[in-house]
Amino acid sequence: MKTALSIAGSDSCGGAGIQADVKTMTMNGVYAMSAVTALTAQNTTGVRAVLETPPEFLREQLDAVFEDIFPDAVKIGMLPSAELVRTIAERLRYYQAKNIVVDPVMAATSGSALMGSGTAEVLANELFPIAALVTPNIPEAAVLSGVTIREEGDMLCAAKRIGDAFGCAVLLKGGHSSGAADDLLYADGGFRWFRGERIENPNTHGTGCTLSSAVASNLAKGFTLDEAVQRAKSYLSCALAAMLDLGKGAGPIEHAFALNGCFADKK
Ligand SMILES: Nc1ncnc2c1ncn2[C@@H]1O[C@H](COP(=O)(O)OP(=O)(O)OP(=O)(O)O)[C@@H](O)[C@H]1O
Ligand SMILES: Cc1ncc(COP(=O)(O)O)c(N)n1
Repeated sequence: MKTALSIAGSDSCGGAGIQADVKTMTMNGVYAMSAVTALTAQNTTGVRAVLETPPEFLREQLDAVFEDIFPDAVKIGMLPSAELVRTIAERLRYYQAKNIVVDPVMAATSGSALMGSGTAEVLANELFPIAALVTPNIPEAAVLSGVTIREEGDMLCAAKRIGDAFGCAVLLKGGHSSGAADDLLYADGGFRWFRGERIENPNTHGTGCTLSSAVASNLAKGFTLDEAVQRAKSYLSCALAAMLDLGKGAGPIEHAFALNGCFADKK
């Protein structure tokens, strides 16, 4: 069985972070492992508290995983501090980790900040160059590229700037645009759009985490980057279209939609 590692924060309400990643990897047919960067006390309405993992303990988690079950892909999510970024970059280089997907999480859907100030620059410099793919949303891409993003042309410009500056492929996600949910891939000097109809569902907590860990899962299984992105987008769209409705704020999506009719059938 192929394996994947999520290096991310824990989301106590289960819709984003480590919890979303483990569910997504499992549903995409790979064995999921985790290294926790922070604990969050969070629900669908907001983040109440964050407890950062000490860098030396994150390092212990990474060593424990890599020395035993070497992951076929690595997904990186919430990184609250520059010190944790440096710890991860050093360990991933040391182990020559492959198929690294970096989701540069800056804030939760609820608006709360999940990254300390100054960390974005270190993240880009240390982790983007070793990534197979970086997956910013529109506000994150604007910060990373300095481009104000209002239309498709701006997305092309921002993705190219990030990809050329850090030597990585970029998937600029269009979930925060006003029109369709179209994502743009910039890789090997070329562009490709992954078009998606906007699904009228206000419950989008964890969509970014889900997409990036689905890409990582499909890279672990040996699909090309284009195939992995297409398959991840299809999985995400189905999970969103299943219209799960939990919580008082922007709720989580239905990661296990495909299990209906199996052990998960309703009484
Ligand atoms: N309403 C929607 N209908 C269809 N696809 C969507 C919708 N909202 C987001 N997506 C898709 O979800 C994925 C994540 O995109 P988004 O831009 O929302 O990322 P994000 O901001 O990192 O996620 P999050 O909203 O969880 O923080 C993309 O593939 C995007 O196109
Ligand atoms: C631990 C953790 N990691 C990432 C996110 C971002 O996910 P979203 O933007 O979908 O809320 C989150 N809310 N919590």
